[in-house]
Amino acid sequence: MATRQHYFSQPDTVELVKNRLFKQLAYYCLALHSLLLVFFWYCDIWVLAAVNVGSVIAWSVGIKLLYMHQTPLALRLFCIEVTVHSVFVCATLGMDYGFQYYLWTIASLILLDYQLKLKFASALALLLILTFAMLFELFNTVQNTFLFSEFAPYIHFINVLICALPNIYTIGHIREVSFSNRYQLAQMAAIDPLTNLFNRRYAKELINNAQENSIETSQQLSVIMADIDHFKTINDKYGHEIGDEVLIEVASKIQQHTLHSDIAVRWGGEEFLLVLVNCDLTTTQARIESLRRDIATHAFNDQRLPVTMSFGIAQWHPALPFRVAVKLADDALYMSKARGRNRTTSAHSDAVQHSLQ
Ligand SMILES: Nc1nc2c(ncn2[C@@H]2O[C@H](COP(=O)(O)OP(=O)(O)OP(=O)(O)O)[C@@H](O)[C@H]2O)c(=O)[nH]1
Repeated sequence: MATRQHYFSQPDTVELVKNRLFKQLAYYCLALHSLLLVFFWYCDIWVLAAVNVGSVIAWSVGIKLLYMHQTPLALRLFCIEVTVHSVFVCATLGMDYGFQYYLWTIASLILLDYQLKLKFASALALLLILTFAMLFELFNTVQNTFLFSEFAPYIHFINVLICALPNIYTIGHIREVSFSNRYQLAQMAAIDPLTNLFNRRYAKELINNAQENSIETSQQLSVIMADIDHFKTINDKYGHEIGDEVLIEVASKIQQHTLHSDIAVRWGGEEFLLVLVNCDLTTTQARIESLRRDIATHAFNDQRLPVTMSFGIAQWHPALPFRVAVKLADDALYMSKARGRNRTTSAHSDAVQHSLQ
């Protein structure tokens, strides 16, 4: 329940986009109905002029509701307006002008009213489509006495286009928003927000894949555990915020020194784990030494903060479980710390061989 409340307390991007889209649509409809009002009045079709007065009022009220962020209410008002309007126009002019197609447009837009249960919204949509079908039964024989009846095929064509546009536009936009939401969620599930490195949970999936791939291709893997030296002292001396900035800069250095195929993870507070793919021990040692030196000589936080890191390297034979490789790298890191920090230690090949037995 707590999660639900949290979710709905966030501003919903889809709702905001919907509100913006409906505003654009509403202004366009307001302008169109204002023109039609004048047009039908000029043509002496008083019934339709009066219907358009109602439409202008409905769209104006709807725009006001949209500005008050009452999107569902506005949407329902628009649906009623379009239904009444379509029925009146078809009853007066017949079916040749294509005003009945607006029922299709709102039948799909009503599904965007998230306050309605899906079943109810679907039933309403179906009712609108049934109304569309009924209009043909009821008004197919209405005599077309309209002043500009020769333009009926063109008006029909324009109406079909106008009816299609809101659907294409709205569904296209909502598709984009939901794609970008999905991407953001995937990012949030995979990335540590402070350091921008992979988080531990997601990294395990990547590491599993790398392991399986290495077994198939007989590539070598290295696992490196890295830990900032005396990080507690940095926090205590300069404050937690500076500590966070150090973590960000260290992570950025790690990213500069890793390749696209490598896996760089924020493993714990000030602890990082790297998996170098297709990298033998000598190359791994050279690359990690270069990273260690770069960190030790970097001016952290634009000051000369004394930041160094210790590293433990283990060659990972992919036949070994990952946790064994991590243990070997962790032991090597412990050795680096014990030998005075700011250094790189590789797990002894005997230890690796022993683990393989
Ligand atoms: N600023 C900041 N500090 C953190 C974060 N996560 C963990 N820490 C701190 O990191 C420190 C880790 O300290 P220790 O595990 O004692 O190790 P250390 O001081 O780095 O000493 P050695 O590892 O022995 O060199 C603790 O004080 C934690 O509070 C974080 O996200 N931000």
